[in-house]
Amino acid sequence: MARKFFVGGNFKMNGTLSSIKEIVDNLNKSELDSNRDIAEVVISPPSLYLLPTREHLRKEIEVAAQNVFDKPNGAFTGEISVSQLKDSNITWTILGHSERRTILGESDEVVSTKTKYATDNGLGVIWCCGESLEEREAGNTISVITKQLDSLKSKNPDWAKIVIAYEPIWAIGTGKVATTQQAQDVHKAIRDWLKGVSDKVSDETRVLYGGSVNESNCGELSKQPDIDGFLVGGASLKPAFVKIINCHQ
Ligand SMILES: O=C[C@H](O)COP(=O)(O)O
Repeated sequence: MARKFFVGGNFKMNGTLSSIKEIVDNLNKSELDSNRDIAEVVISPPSLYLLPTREHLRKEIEVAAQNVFDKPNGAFTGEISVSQLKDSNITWTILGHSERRTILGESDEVVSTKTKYATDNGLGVIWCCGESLEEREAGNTISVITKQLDSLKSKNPDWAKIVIAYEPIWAIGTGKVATTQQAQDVHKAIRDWLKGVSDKVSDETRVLYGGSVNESNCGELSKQPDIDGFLVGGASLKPAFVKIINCHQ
């Protein structure tokens, strides 16, 4: 089946009120189109800017948090709840990004628990996985990703609310994009793993590629049968993000 192309922009801890307003203004006036179909687009500014982004951004583009907690409102200093996001019309969150796994120490268990809570409570999740350079060089890419996926499956989340982002850690922010074949091979392995959940989940779940995607490399990557879009970091802060949104054939 045809899966709708999906492009996420992860601003990470970048931007100011004025620079994010510029990005929003640029997206608002851009023609989001392609030969095939308009992509589903979600941008993810830092939490401080979620609400002004949602208020000023065109309605066809959704807004994502970069993290969410797995408890209802309460005494959890520094966290944001699913209901607070939904109350502000923030309909997505990123979870399991490698920067949160490695720098903030989030384990597979923490990421899976948050994903279960978010999806059960109606939030879409861009769920990230990926291997380090050492893991790739040791030939462990698929086993690392399988372990991350197995942890998620064990929580029985709502797969209809999940988009998977495969992001090799060695390709993030480094300018070293995975080759189209390297990316496609892992995406195919993820698609095959998803068959173990169900054929429907395997057919319908979008699997994005992330890691140094830009307007020059996105076209080739988007032609791969198991690449259903991108999670873009640095390039999502630039006007050329629109070219990535429109790149699929
Ligand atoms: O979430 C986005 C990824 O970490 C990719 O970042 P990048 O496009 O700057 O390499």
